[in-house]
Amino acid sequence: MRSDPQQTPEEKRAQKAQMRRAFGLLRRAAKPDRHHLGWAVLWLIVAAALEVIGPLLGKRLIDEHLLPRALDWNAIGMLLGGVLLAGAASTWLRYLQLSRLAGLAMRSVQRLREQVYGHVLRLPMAFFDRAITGQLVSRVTNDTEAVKGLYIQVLFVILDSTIVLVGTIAAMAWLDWRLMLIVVALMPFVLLIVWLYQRLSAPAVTRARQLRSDINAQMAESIGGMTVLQANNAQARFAERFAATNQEHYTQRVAEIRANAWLLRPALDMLNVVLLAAVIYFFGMRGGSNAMSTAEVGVLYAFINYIARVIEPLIQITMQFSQLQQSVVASARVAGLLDETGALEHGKPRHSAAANEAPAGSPAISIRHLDFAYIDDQRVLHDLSLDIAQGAFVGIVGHTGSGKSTLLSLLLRYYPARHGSILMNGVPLDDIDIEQFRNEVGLVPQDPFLLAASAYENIDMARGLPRERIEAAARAAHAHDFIMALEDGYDTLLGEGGSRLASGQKQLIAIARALAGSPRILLLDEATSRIDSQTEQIVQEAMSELRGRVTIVAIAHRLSTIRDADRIVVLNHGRIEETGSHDALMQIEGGLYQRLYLLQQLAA
Ligand SMILES: Nc1ncnc2c1ncn2[C@@H]1O[C@H](COP(=O)(O)OP(=O)(O)OP(=O)(O)O)[C@@H](O)[C@H]1O
Repeated sequence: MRSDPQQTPEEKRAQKAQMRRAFGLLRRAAKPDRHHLGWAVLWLIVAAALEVIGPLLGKRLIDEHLLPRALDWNAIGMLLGGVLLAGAASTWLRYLQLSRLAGLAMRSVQRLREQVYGHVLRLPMAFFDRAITGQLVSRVTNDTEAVKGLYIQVLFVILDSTIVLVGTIAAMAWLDWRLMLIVVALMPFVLLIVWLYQRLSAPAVTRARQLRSDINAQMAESIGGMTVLQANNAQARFAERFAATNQEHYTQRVAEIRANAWLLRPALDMLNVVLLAAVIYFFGMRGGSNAMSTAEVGVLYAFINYIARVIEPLIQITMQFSQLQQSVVASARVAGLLDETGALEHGKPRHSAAANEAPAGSPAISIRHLDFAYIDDQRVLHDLSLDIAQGAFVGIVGHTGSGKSTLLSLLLRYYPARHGSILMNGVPLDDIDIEQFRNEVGLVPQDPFLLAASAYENIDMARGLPRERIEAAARAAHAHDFIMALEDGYDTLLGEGGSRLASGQKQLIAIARALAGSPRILLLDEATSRIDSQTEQIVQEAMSELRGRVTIVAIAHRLSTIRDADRIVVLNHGRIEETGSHDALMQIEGGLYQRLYLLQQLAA
């Protein structure tokens, strides 16, 4: 890997750490295929040896048969056959080993991708607050693909080329070590030429790569915002912008290819010629004015053959370095993501207590002196204490930013509480097995988030629930009738994001999804904010049917939704300002709830 002399010690340390991370990742992902690597190296050495043997046999043919005119056809046939056989066997062996290594690389990347995706699925919600979706997707797809590049470069090119290079130099040294030294002395020029080429082409290569991701980003943005784009008649302007980016990408690619055509190839060919000339000149000098000794013609033949075998692997190795650098960076990014922890909620519960082993008569939810901040020193919830009885229906209201969704996130264990505690059926949340917890708590989010799948799959959410349970949940959510009216009933595909359905219907599917898990606690996050009054009525009916059986905590902007709640909690700047039934809260003259309610009445 290239190291820049202007790098500070910290940068050098960071680069080394990056290398360690990248190669650690490579080693771990390839572990199950370790034995393949050992065999591949062994067979590549055999292949390199066979490749080196060819010119040696050629040398014998010249020295022992052609020059002395000792035309022993049997021996000549054997030697020629040997040359052919060695060449064919070497090519075949290398091909087999390279496909073995390709298989290893592909399987490792497949494992890695699954590992990364699985890891992302288990990361805590706090991670996703910082994460950028596009970058995460790129980590799972592009970066793991770049890791494959690392395997291919390290395993294929560098390993294979190094073995061929070492074998060829050894054969040269065996034939004539002084001549070998001349070839080796000229080798650094190959490195110099490739280094110069990379320096010259690097800006174009980097820019082309940036432009390629711009092209992807523009495409994704346009498709995502197609409705807005077409409504504003912006197609022509977007097409122009895209064409400009595309044109620049083309220009940069051409610049890169030009650097290759004008500098790299001619300079390397020139060096090849210089090497040949140097070897021939040395022969001439050594022989003095006498004719070349017969034994040396064979050596010359073998050397000429070997020169190409030295130059090509050297070019290959050097050319890989910039690519290698990028792959190392990508691999280190993947390794960094895999090191991302903090998934404490997914760790083993401290006591593995089950929520249903709770002390009898304890509240469904008990919040004690709860404090929370997303960012240090910016507290969002202050000393919150609240008991919610089994089977109660509790509404949470408050101004925007008062902390309603945050409270719900803590109840859902998306974030750990900073201070204080939350107990479910008398058991602290951290002590409840996470899977069991998720089974017992259902969520209806503000955005129903539908998959591009059937109605059945959307309610089931990969839990493998029986059909009857799915239908019962849909009935309870008042979604059954409209699902049955779709052309394939529960098997109807709902389109991306449930585009086939109206907002209210999507919300009813989300309610059915939550109910299908038969939760003991149901959390609703403004589940009625995007639906019409008629659907809201349906949701309310569904909720009232659940009353007493399921503990319901509902955040609501539209106060009519929670008017009938057993208790309404009014949050203000992260504190409980008021609590009581609708009627009781309306009695508080100038109270926050009363003001909110009257304001909504006026607006209606
Ligand atoms: N992921 C986050 N990272 C940092 N701060 C956040 C995050 N989510 C919310 N906040 C902040 O926490 C405070 C409470 O937000 P929260 O979403 O809980 O309010 P809310 O009462 O649900 O508001 P709304 O009714 O508008 O949804 C706000 O000041 C908000 O800026």
